[in-house]
Amino acid sequence: MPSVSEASPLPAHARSDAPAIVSIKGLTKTYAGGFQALKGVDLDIRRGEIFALLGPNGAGKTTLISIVCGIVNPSGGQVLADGHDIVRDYRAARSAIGLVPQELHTDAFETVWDTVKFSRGLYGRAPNAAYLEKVLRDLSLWEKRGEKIMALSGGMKRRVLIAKALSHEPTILFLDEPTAGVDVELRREMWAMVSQLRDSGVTIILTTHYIDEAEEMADRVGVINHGEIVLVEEKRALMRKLGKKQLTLQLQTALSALPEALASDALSLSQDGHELVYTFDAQSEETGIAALLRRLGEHGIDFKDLHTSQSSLEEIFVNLVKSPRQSGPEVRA
Ligand SMILES: Nc1ncnc2c1ncn2[C@@H]1O[C@H](COP(=O)(O)OP(=O)(O)OP(=O)(O)O)[C@@H](O)[C@H]1O
Repeated sequence: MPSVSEASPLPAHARSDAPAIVSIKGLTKTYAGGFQALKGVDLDIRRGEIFALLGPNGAGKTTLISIVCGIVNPSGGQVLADGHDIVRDYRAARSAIGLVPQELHTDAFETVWDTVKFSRGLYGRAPNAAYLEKVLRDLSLWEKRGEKIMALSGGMKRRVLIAKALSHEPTILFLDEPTAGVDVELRREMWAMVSQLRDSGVTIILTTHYIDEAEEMADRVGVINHGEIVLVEEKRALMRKLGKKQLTLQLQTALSALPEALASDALSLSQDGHELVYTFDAQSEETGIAALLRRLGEHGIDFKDLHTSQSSLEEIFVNLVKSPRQSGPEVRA
């Protein structure tokens, strides 16, 4: 699993008190036939952040994105994109949004330049060669501008998708599974590119199946399951949880209660009194384990065995999505 990048702190404008750039309230979607794909989703995306939406197959990620992007009609609720209602003020909302789909289906015979120029035209934007040149240069596509798309490598084609999505100068960019099926090197390139885009002021919302991708890139992580948002949290807070380890001591003799002198938030006694569980920060230099063992000795508490365990984001995720109703504690930022 890649290390978590500490290099790019959340930009000031993406703080929790920043106004939402995408505001989703009570969003529902029932498909023809009666299947309820979204069951009252509330979600605010902060201006300038990278938000990763995680969820198992069929959770509702594509439905949610498609509604915000105006591809699928909502059944109920409200979505504002950069202040514009996506139903009543469709055009303005849509022009604030760029969507990078998973696959490039068309334009194989067109040149990079023509296809990007055409995409801009679709939004009724006046031509702006200087802006498109900047987009292509930023994505290292400028040298390829005269080439036909069919002649490009898979990585370059993905860049063209991003260039098309940026062609009309959107402030919000959706990326649907940006690295599905790409090799490790290209994944890293995509991650770097997305971070650069965020740094240039674009708000990024991406869906992914890859938990390490969310760990690496996202400022915040949301988990959707069975059409409901079950967790929204700062990635760093999740990482802090990840850094927590538990030391479990199996006691020689069961305790009826923890001695008062040992009481602390970090130490708990199992219900049957047979185990002591100590939670500590694995990344900290001073775990407190030596002191704990010393103090247990002072109180005559002996143990016969001990083991440590660590929770990972993957575990948190699997626990959240493993059964329809068992979604664990709801954590919302
Ligand atoms: N047009 C449709 N008509 C009926 N049901 C649909 C339609 N589109 C999607 N669904 C159902 O809605 C649910 C959510 O689908 P959605 O594509 O939003 O999930 P997802 O989280 O994007 O999944 P994946 O990760 O597999 O892409 C699924 O059960 C799917 O079968």
